[in-house]
Amino acid sequence: MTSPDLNPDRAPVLAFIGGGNMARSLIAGLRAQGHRAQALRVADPSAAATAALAKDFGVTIARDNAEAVTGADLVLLAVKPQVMADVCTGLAPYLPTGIPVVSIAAGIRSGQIDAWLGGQRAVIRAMPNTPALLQAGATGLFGNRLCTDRQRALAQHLMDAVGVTVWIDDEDLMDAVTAVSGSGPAYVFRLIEAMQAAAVAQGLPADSARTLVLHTVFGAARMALETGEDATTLRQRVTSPGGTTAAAMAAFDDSGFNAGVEQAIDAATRRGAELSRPADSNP
Ligand SMILES: NC(=O)C1=CN([C@@H]2O[C@H](COP(=O)(O)OP(=O)(O)OC[C@H]3O[C@@H](n4cnc5c(N)ncnc54)[C@H](O)[C@@H]3O)[C@@H](O)[C@H]2O)C=CC1
Ligand SMILES: O=C(O)[C@@H]1CCC=N1
Repeated sequence: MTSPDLNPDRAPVLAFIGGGNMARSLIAGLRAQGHRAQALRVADPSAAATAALAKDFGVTIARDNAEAVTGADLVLLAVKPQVMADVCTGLAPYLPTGIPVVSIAAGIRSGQIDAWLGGQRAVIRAMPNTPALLQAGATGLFGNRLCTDRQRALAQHLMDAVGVTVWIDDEDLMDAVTAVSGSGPAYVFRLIEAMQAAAVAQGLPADSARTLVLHTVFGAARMALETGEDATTLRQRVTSPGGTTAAAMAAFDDSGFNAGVEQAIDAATRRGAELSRPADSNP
């Protein structure tokens, strides 16, 4: 990947269209990595959202979307899929060609964004996740054929600031990325909720259950990452023949655990594809 050739004296100006949950996570990560607040602009019709971002991160608040993109080096579309068409058509007259546009919206195709913006646009789809807030995110990236190496490198540089990045060659697979890592933190939180509830049901105090569960999930993820061993080997090492873990694994099998995970990821992938169809994009 070509270096984005960034001028160290001038951080690239990033315009965030939409300042909700995901924009906040990205801004927090970028600020923690030393990205200058003056080079971060946000436009959002919610005064409460922009006031909180200005207070917490010192970012510049634009009066509207058009003002946010004026003079920006990169535009990051962080609005819901359902409003993306209106947002892009409204921005089109104000956006010079040659400015890369990064969309983090689930489902919406690069070709749709390009068309809504008037055509011939360098569009990059990025699918981050909320741990970006702690620079522990995981982002899948896809660039359309109009993206230059430099524009790809700039987008990667930004997302690298908030976690790991993976480029995807086939845009069709971005719905699977969304279903695995974009939505994925929710699956892990759901597991945490279920383990805590089960621990309390067994009689453990809630605060002890929380500590034990959170550190178990954290420790297991660290082991999988840092030992380089595959999850199956690590799981087998915990599972003594005839022991407690084996009993739990048999109960997971009986309850259809793997099939449930597969169905959940399949449902999320299919929902991503639906979100690109306007008639189906309502909640
Ligand atoms: N929440 C998550 O974990 C992830 C979300 N995403 C994607 O990020 C996008 C944003 O999601 P969230 O931040 O969760 O939603 P959110 O609802 O928290 O934020 C969306 C923001 O857009 C603003 N907005 C609405 N209309 C606007 C307009 N015309 N111009 C400018 N801003 C406008 C809203 O006021 C709101 O603050 C979605 O497309 C979603 O698919 C992607 C990865 C993970
Ligand atoms: O639930 C959603 O649609 C968004 C995309 C990935 C995570 N949140």
